[in-house]
Amino acid sequence: MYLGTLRFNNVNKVYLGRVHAVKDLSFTVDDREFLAILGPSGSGKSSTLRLIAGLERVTKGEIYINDRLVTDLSPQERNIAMSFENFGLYPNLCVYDNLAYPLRIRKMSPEKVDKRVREIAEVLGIIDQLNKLPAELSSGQKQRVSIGRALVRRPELTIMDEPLSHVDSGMRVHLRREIKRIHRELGNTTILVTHDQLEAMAMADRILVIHEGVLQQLGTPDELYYHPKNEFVAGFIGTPPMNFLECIIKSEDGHPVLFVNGSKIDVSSTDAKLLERYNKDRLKIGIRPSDILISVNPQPDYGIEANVYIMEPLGEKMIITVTVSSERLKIETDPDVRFDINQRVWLHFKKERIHFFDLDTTMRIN
Ligand SMILES: Nc1ncnc2c1ncn2[C@@H]1O[C@H](COP(=O)(O)OP(=O)(O)OP(=O)(O)O)[C@@H](O)[C@H]1O
Repeated sequence: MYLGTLRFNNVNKVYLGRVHAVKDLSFTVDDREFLAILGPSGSGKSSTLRLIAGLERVTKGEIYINDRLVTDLSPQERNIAMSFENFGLYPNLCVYDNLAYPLRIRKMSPEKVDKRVREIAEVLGIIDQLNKLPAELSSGQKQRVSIGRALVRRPELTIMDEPLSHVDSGMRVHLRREIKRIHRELGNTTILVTHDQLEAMAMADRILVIHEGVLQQLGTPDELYYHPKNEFVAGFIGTPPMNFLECIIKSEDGHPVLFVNGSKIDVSSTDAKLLERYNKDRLKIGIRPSDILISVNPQPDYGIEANVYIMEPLGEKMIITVTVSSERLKIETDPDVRFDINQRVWLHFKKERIHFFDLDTTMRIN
């Protein structure tokens, strides 16, 4: 029913001859895939999406949709559907006519229009709403009509720019699931732009992380979370964010040992081999808040001394900020854990969960 692949080949976008918003971007989106483009504000996400849609001209490079070169084609010549966060419905047309509109302007026969509209309304669960005006719908229903209108003409690609950014948080979680379910049901290749890593993680098959116009990593949510390629991705994916600490590598009995502020960090045997191959005497380690264990007593393996700075009970979990010398670290624990402010505690970093980054390049050390 739907078929769509996308390929970017060294695509660049320069605005006004000086703002290099997208730099040598190359990636492929597979048929039926759900890709999220994720990055902070100003990273080039919307520019990338607008290049796909043909709303911006490519400065250099090529874009292919289903192996057809579309770099210089107008938006109308690319079979792409866009869904916007403000729904973009016609307020004076009923749901049926809103859904039928894109087909009627393509001069499709009334019988075929009727068949298509009812099919998509059935899939989206809005078959009972066809006679209503948009104002009579909940925002969830409006979103579904908006998606339905984008998909009714069976586009090669569906693209969405921050579709949920102005929806309240409860509805957002609901709509995330809806969009994901619709994608599963229809199999329409979908590209979603978001600055919200939770949204990207929850919805997408793969995530493309972009920063300052440069692709940082393209991978599954798990790949990004467990094997971030660089410090930027490591710090951007996960809440609270990963902790980073600068370490010194010393040699003990001919073996490399890591120290942070005088405390020794135990590493796994695999990582010990990695450090043996590494020829610098400093690096940065990354450790996620959920990968740090905390104890009130010094005990073997709990080698890092810290002071409790603040406790944040978040209902289902507790976030504890501690200081290790001048550094602050966040630790995620069970909600019933309690410490006093300034209490002395000892930390253990889960060995197999420590990430290593080069201080100069910020790249993961493998
Ligand atoms: N039409 C334009 N003219 C000049 N500069 C632009 C234009 N559009 C975007 N930019 C610049 O290009 C860079 C990338 O912008 P873009 O909108 O693609 O980022 P974004 O990741 O989508 O950001 P946001 O999440 O804030 O929308 C920014 O520096 C922005 O100021």
